Amino acid sequence: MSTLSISNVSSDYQGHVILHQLNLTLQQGEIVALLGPSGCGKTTLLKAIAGLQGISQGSIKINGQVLSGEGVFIASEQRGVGMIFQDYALFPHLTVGDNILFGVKGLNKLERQTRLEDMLELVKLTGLGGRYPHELSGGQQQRVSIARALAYEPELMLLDEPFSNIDAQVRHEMMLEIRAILKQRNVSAVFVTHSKDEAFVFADKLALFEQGHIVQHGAAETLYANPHSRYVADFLGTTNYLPVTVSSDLLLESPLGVLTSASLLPHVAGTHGQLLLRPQQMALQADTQGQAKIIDRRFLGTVCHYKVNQNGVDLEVSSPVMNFEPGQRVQLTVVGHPFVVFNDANLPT
Ligand SMILES: Nc1ncnc2c1ncn2[C@@H]1O[C@H](COP(=O)(O)OP(=O)(O)OP(=O)(O)O)[C@@H](O)[C@H]1O
Repeated sequence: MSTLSISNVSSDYQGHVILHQLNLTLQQGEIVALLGPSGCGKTTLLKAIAGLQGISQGSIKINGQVLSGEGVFIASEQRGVGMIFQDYALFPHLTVGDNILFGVKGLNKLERQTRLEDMLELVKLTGLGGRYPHELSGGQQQRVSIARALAYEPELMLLDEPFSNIDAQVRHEMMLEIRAILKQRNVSAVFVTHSKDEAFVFADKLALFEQGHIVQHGAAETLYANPHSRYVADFLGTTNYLPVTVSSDLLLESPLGVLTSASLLPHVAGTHGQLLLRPQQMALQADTQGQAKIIDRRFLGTVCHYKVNQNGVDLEVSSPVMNFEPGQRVQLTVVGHPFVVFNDANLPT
């Protein structure tokens, strides 16, 4: 049985529909990122799961129990859901220990003490239970909020942009730490972010939003390699599009010549479309007779990104070769991979 099941969920503010018939399921221990630009409805869905926002259609269930919908609305505090917010939301006048145990009910003194010590150890704050929030760093405060959310053993953890206030240098490490804690406890989680990089690091699955719709969801690798639309492709990384005509099951005609896909194309011969090419799906070789020309160069540490022109088409290409100079002739090849071609007929005009 899935931990979280969102079926056909719509939600509105004063009759203005924000979420449109969303479907999403989450297995025990899975982490999903709700990903999308500002204002697309991610937080509204998180609030609906938490019971802080009503729904107008569909249902939300945890472990098969209806929380919202079908005539039922379970109060937020009875949902078995832990929440971690961007601003930590710790009580400043309570110690770390009291913050962590705030929502824990039904344990005797000894059990509470044991629970607290377990939590402090889990989030690597052993010995700091007597401190106040202002005596901790931002990262430590965020760990207290995680410990507090985990202390009452939620079925599901909801995280609303929890890393956006954390220094970029420690953010990555912190994301991995929190992910490890959730995985260790086998707690399912829903994580809101507008950053694909955070989503890739933290989540197992992505649900990509566009104006209140989930336009595609699944494993991050699947969305990256097989996006259903240019919106999804563009959101998940740098893209190039090459105008092509499908000439057979495997072959395309393009300004770079005939290209061969590593898997069968679903388009009929004669279809005009746009071939998606990521910067790393092309390779460059020094060649004074090459048809491509380096236009610009950007150093990115482990690779260089080059703007390259061939037959009037500009392409962004990633290369481990660092020393191509603007103006230099090179040979550009498309690295073998299963092609993704967006049909021109389906593109927005
Ligand atoms: N209380 C409210 N009353 C009316 N409209 C609201 C309310 N809260 C949010 N909205 C609207 O609902 C839409 C979705 O907002 P939501 O906060 O879910 O977006 P989001 O994807 O989480 O954005 P962000 O990344 O900026 O937090 C927006 O158009 C927003 O203006």
